[in-house]
Order: sequence, then structure tokens, then C-alpha cells
Amino acid sequence: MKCLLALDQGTTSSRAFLFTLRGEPVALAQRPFRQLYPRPGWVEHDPLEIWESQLWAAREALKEAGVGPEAVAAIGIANQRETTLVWERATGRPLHNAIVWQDRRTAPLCQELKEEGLEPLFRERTGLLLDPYFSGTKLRWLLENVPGLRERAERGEALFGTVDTWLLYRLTGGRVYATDPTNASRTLFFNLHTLSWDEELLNLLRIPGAMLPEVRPSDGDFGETLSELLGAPIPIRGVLGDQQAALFGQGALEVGQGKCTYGTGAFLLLNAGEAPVASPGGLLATVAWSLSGKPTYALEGSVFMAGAVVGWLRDGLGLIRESAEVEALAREVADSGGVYLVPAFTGLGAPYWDPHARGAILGLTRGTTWAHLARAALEGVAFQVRDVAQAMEAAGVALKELRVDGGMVRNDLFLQIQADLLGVPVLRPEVTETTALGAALMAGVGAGALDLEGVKGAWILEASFPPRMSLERRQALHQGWRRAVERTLGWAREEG
Ligand SMILES: Nc1ncnc2c1ncn2[C@@H]1O[C@H](COP(=O)(O)OP(=O)(O)O)[C@@H](O)[C@H]1O
Ligand SMILES: O=P(O)(O)OC[C@H](O)CO
Repeated sequence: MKCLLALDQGTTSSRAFLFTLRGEPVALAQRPFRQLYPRPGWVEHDPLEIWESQLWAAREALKEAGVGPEAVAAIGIANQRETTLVWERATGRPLHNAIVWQDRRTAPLCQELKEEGLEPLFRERTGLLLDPYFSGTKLRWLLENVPGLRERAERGEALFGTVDTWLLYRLTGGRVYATDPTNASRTLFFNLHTLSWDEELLNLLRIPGAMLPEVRPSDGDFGETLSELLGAPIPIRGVLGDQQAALFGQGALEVGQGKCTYGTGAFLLLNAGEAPVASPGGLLATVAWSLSGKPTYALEGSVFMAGAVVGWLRDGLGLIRESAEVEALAREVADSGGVYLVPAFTGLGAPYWDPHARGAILGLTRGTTWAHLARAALEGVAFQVRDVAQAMEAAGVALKELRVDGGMVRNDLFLQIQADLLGVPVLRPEVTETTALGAALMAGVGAGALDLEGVKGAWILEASFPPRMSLERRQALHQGWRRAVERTLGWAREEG
């Protein structure tokens, strides 16, 4: 039996999945790694932990399935996006911890660039905004704070990469130094129209072009793994950012089709077709994938805290022991009793884009219990996705249904809340690890083992959650949410 191996390098864990050529799951292995919070608002990963956990997961998935490397037709990589790494070309040695997409340390630099009036230029060229979320200002921070890095980068001795590039470099023993347009489109210096690095933006950010990888199509040839890693060389034929991989894995191949993935954050992406789109108020324009060099674009609403809020109830508050327990706790009450939890722990993404916002719990009364808080946490995620859906509607794309995936969607109560607050049916497919599925399918396409009909055929509905709430109640609750969000905006700036 021939398989496809997906490497899904997420924010909190590295996973590897084996699928059949038709997209049926065969085996899975997962290993979490450390989250480092060196200062408030800073989030880092150890690049070697990312690599070692990913390699371990790949080996373990093969072991689990009882197959050797010859069974794998191709590897596909999907990865947490924007997270920024630098390493030594000669040895592959990291030169700093990875600065994670959630990290807010470059908020002041983004503010400066905004004050120079540069946001419209960045927006038009990249589809993004001046927010610390993206790699550009993180790389600039590294160039300014890691001793000798700038000089070494200019000499071509130090390299930049997002997580895909880092894994490729390691998997191929430094033979392949490349990325794909979906990952490149999250850097803040990739031109969405020409699909190449943008000289002018690089100059504005003071980033040396010598430290950037080659950009290949998402279904391109990314070389093969060193034979000692997995027992024999395996071709790597698919690379894309995890959210775009999920869009592909949800079979959203037609314009207007979309999905929301609820992992650490929540990311709603809509297929926007083959022409580069403008990024309307509060949303991003990005590359969905490029197949044989032909791009498809997407509109995106990025929400920074989704499953991570549940993780905080678990690890920060000790309210639950396992994430899944949040469902039973929240079911103890019929509603949140007027409590709103705004999870602006690392600022707010779409559509507010306020790196200075901070979390808040509002509407507490003497009747409030932990159950209300748990429910408010789930609602806080669902409200943020509603905000994004509304911004999409204002941009002329109204959702008719929402395909969902990611760690949080095992929670039926949460999906019912999401359907109620959105007012459209929420659809859960059989494979909820859609990011991994999308990476595997992309590798299958890249290896010529699968066509796009095969990709669409891999999507099978498992459960549908129709909305049950009245329009009046939905609107009233959403108004309360908006008032709560208002209170959190700019909070950290006022703190100084
Ligand atoms: N039953 C559940 N209800 C709510 N949240 C959950 C549940 N199970 C897992 N989660 C959350 O989902 C997240 C993990 O999702 P995952 O897709 O693995 O994330 P990532 O790819 O970002 O590492 C965690 O933040 C966890 O708290
Ligand atoms: O790790 P995830 O699945 O929450 O995805 C992270 C995103 O790619 C960040 O943009």
C-alpha cells in the first residue's frame, strides 16, 4: 500500500500523519514542545525542539503503521506560519530562538512604520497590515538584536526561514533552502502580485536579500529526505502554511468556499480565485496555494486566541485538567449569564488589529460560577469568528455555511454555540485534522498520485450543526460582545 506522509508542525505540537492516496487516515503521532514566554507579550520556541519533535513524530507514525519509507509516495509539510527563525548556513545551527507568530515585541516598530505613513504601501503589495504578527518586523528585530547577525546575513552566512524552510533545510541536510508562496505571503516582504520578494519592502525593513530562500510552487519539488533520517530517501512534494493546507484539505477549491480552523488560534479563509485580491477592512489577502506555479488567492480573518483560551483555563487557572473537560463544565449552564471573556491575551487580530489590546472578563455578578466563565470562554472564540464573518460580509462575501476543523471542533457544544452566533450551519468533516490532510493531498498532487477531483473526494461530512438561536438574541449578545471588546482596546499602551 502506498501512503502520503503529512508533517503538521503546529504552534503547540509537532504531528505526523499517514494517509492513503484517497485521504483516509492510517496512523498518527504527536509530540508537544515547550512554549517559552521570556517576557510579557513575548513568545518563543526552541528551533531544535521543533525539529526533533517533528522528526520523532514522523518516525513514530511510520512505526505505528508498521510500514517502511518505501511505502511513502511523498511527504507534505504544513506549518505554523509567520514564526521567524535564523540559522547558520554551514551548520544549520540556530542563531536565536524562533520568534512565534503570537509574539508582540515589535509593536513599537510597527507603530513607527505606521507613523511614517507606510501601511498603505505594505497593504497594497503584501495584502497584510503592519502588525507584529507577521515575520518582517520579527526578522528586523533579530537583525538588530543578535550580535553579528546582520553582517553574517549580508555575507550569506546566516539564513532566514519560516518553519517550513527550517524543516526542509534539516530534512535535506541543507540541500534545499526553499519556501512556498503561502508561507512567503506571510512575511510582509513578499509581493502578492509578482509572487517574488519585494526589493522596496526589503529596503524599508532593512532586510538583506541574501538571507532569503528560493520560492517554489506549493506542489513543487522540494528534494528528498536524507536517507539516515527515515530509513531511505523520501521525496518532499508539498509545502504550505497550515491554514492554507486546511483550506485545501477541506476541498475548498471553488471561489467563495471557505473554512475555519480552530487550533491555538482560529483562522477563517475563503477561496478568492485566481486574481490577487485587495485586502478589505480588517481582513488579509494571502496566497491560498500555487499549483504548478499558478496561484489561487484567499481572504483571511486571523483570530489569535481560540483553543489557547481553553488551554489557559486548563494551565493558567487550573479550572480543568484536560481541554475536553471544558465542554461538560460549560454545559452546566444554559448561557454565560451576561459574562463576556475577551481573549485579547496577545492583542487582537482581525478585524481589530490592536497589538495593545489585553484580555478582560466583564459582566461578573454574585451569581457567576466557573461554568459561566467556561461558557464565556467558548463564546469569546465564537464571537471573534463572527466578527470576521461580518467583515467578510461587508467585503461582499456572505457565508452560507462554515466547514470547520482543528483541535477545538471535537467540542459539540462549541460548534453549536458557533452556529448560533454565526447564524449559518457549521459542518464538521470526518477528518478534523484537515491541516494534515491538506498537506498530504498537496504532496499527492505534487507527486502525480492524485488530481484535484481526488482532493475534493476526500471531504466527507460527519456532523452538521444548524443555528438554533433567534436573530434578536444573536444580535443582542453580539452587541454586548462589541461593548466588551471596546473596553480592551489600547489597554497595554495606556499601561506605558
Ligand atoms: N474538546 C475541546 N474543547 C475545546 N478546546 C479543545 C478541545 N480539545 C482541544 N482543544 C484545544 O485545541 C487546541 C489544540 O488544537 P490543535 O489543532 O492541536 O492546535 P495547534 O495546531 O495550534 O497546535 C488546544 O489549544 C486545546 O486547548
Ligand atoms: O498552530 P495553529 O494551527 O494555531 O496555526 C497557527 C497559524 O498558522 C498562525 O498564523
